Amino acid sequence: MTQDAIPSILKKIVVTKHSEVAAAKAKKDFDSIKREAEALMQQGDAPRRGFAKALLAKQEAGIPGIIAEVKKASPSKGIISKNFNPALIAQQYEQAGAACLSVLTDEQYFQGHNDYLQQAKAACKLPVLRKDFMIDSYQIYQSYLLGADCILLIVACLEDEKLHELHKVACDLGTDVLIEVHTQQELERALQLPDSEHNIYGINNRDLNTFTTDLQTSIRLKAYVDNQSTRPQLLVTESGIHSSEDMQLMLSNQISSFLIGEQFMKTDNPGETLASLLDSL
Ligand SMILES: O=P(O)(O)OC[C@@H](O)[C@@H](O)c1c[nH]c2ccccc12
Repeated sequence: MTQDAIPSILKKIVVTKHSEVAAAKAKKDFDSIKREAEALMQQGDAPRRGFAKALLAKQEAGIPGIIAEVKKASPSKGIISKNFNPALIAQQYEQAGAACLSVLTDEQYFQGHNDYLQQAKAACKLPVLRKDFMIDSYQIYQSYLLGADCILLIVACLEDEKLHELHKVACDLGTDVLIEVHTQQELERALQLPDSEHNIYGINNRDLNTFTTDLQTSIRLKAYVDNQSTRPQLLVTESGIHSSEDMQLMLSNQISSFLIGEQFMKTDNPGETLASLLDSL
């Protein structure tokens, strides 16, 4: 993979992340945060809520598994949510039958915050994904200390060696990993990761160069996965899901886990919107 292959917005975000990580390391160095996270894990004081397990339980019960996203804004849409209250939204999502939560913590591009993750997690019993751009193991330890049950690895912004390193650090901490791909080439690289109960494969329907979404991306890559000898247990379709028709299309292609944000967040009551989407199936 060359740097040129990275979509321009992602390239910009990665530059920002490198400077954020450098600033964080200046306050607390790498060895300190690593030691802190590992000590917490060894004490058994911070058990993870099973993110992959929650999705698997829905899948086995034949019910769509929804990862409901807590997102205030995005680079493509600007402000999405006017009354943004992460704790309240988390409770509403839980009540509406979400399997898991995804909380944006990136400040500069998504107007997220680490506090939002902690507020959302404290307000419900659902497992929580830290939705951010991981480029350094430092952020994996940080995510663990924040209480994230799952972290995101975007294959497009990671060289193989880094991808494998971050994956191992997360699995060793007992944190689940959402491995995000958008192309077959990225998927091939992602499938080289060691098999783990922590693995969840996410197919992002959004092209980060153009910001357009195409649900055929999931259908195409799902067909590719089905032709492999070892198939991942969990496959999530991400972005651009707006209607029961969209969900039906995925379900008819044997994709039953969904990551949905904007469609819920743009309404006054995201939980109610989720509940009626599930009802309409
Ligand atoms: O709001 P949508 O179209 O329902 O999409 C949610 C989620 O898939 C999207 O926010 C997302 C997918 N991958 C990401 C990586 C970083 C930030 C955000 C994302």
